[in-house]
Amino acid sequence: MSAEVIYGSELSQQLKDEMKNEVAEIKKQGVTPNLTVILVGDDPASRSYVRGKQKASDYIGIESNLIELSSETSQNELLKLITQLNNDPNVHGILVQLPLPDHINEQSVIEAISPDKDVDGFHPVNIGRMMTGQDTFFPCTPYGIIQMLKSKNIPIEGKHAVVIGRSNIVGKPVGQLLLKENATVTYCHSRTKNMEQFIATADILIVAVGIPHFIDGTHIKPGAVVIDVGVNRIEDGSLTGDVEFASAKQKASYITPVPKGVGPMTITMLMGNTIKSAKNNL
Ligand SMILES: NC(=O)C1=CN([C@@H]2O[C@H](COP(=O)(O)OP(=O)(O)OC[C@H]3O[C@@H](n4cnc5c(N)ncnc54)[C@H](OP(=O)(O)O)[C@@H]3O)[C@@H](O)[C@H]2O)C=CC1
Ligand SMILES: Nc1nc(=O)c2c([nH]1)NC[C@@H]1CN(c3ccc(C(=O)N[C@@H](CCC(=O)O)C(=O)O)cc3)C=[N+]21
Repeated sequence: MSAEVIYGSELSQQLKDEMKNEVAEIKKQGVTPNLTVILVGDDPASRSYVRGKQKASDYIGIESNLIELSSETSQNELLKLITQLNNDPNVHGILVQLPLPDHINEQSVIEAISPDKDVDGFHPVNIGRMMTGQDTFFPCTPYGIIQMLKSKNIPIEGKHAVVIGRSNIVGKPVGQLLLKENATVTYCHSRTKNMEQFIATADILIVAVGIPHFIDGTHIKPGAVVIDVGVNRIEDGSLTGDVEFASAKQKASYITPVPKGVGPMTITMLMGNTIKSAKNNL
């Protein structure tokens, strides 16, 4: 078997075209959706992601503000800036690019952002809303993954979804969204024993670990859907996922590539959340 490849880049393009029309309508009603991104320090990967967000904003017609701060910025200065943006009625989305320098407590920063402007969906209030089935900003990467599955009419209900990785921004919330779609969810992480047994029974396998080619085709269940979240820059400068694509593709029914897979959908869902926030202000 050779899997069908799910290109997040193509689905993103469709969704961005729809969003472009939606933003034009919102503007007619006198509101310009605004996403303000704060970048602390000069990490090249962060800079590249931020560029992607600006490009998508420009395409859709969302106003994007980039606030660049030196890596020496104190936590208090950052918190003060967030308070100002919370109080600015023209700002609909606030995103603080992670990771932050070591002297800044990430959780304090996330919690300082108003839940109404937390378009990343990282604030505990929004995570709580997601877990209790309320309408909220869903975290962008997990939400994008669900959209990719739905775009191919891949059934989720009753399926065994195995999530490898339990970070707050990817692993944990993707498991929650799959649960909401009635999957039976198993989480694996660095302390999991005999992970192969879980991989072998996964109908949907989500890999979010951050290790190049962490999973290959060996234990993948024939016909499984494989979603590769990893974005790893390797020695030759190219990007690669957490899944060894060629061997996994032989076993899977659907598989996502890296690049052009989950990454573009993350950015597109961020745009969607920003539009949702602007609409709350109409
Ligand atoms: N495409 C996109 O839009 C995005 C991609 N990413 C990418 O996804 C990957 C994961 O990101 P993120 O979740 O933030 O990473 P984290 O480093 O926060 O989390 C990694 C997770 O993988 C688990 N893990 C590490 N080693 C092993 C192992 N040997 N066996 C099993 N589990 C292991 C960790 O377990 P434990 O908890 O036990 O330590 C942890 O839960 C990265 O490559 C990142 O670049 C991230 C965000 C968005
Ligand atoms: N507050 C915050 N929110 C985030 O959503 C957030 C973050 N911090 N910190 C870092 C991670 C990582 N992340 C990615 C977004 C897009 C691509 C993406 O578009 N990738 C392209 C390739 C891009 C390239 O060529 O560099 C692709 O996979 O095709 C990847 C990774 C968002 N994150």
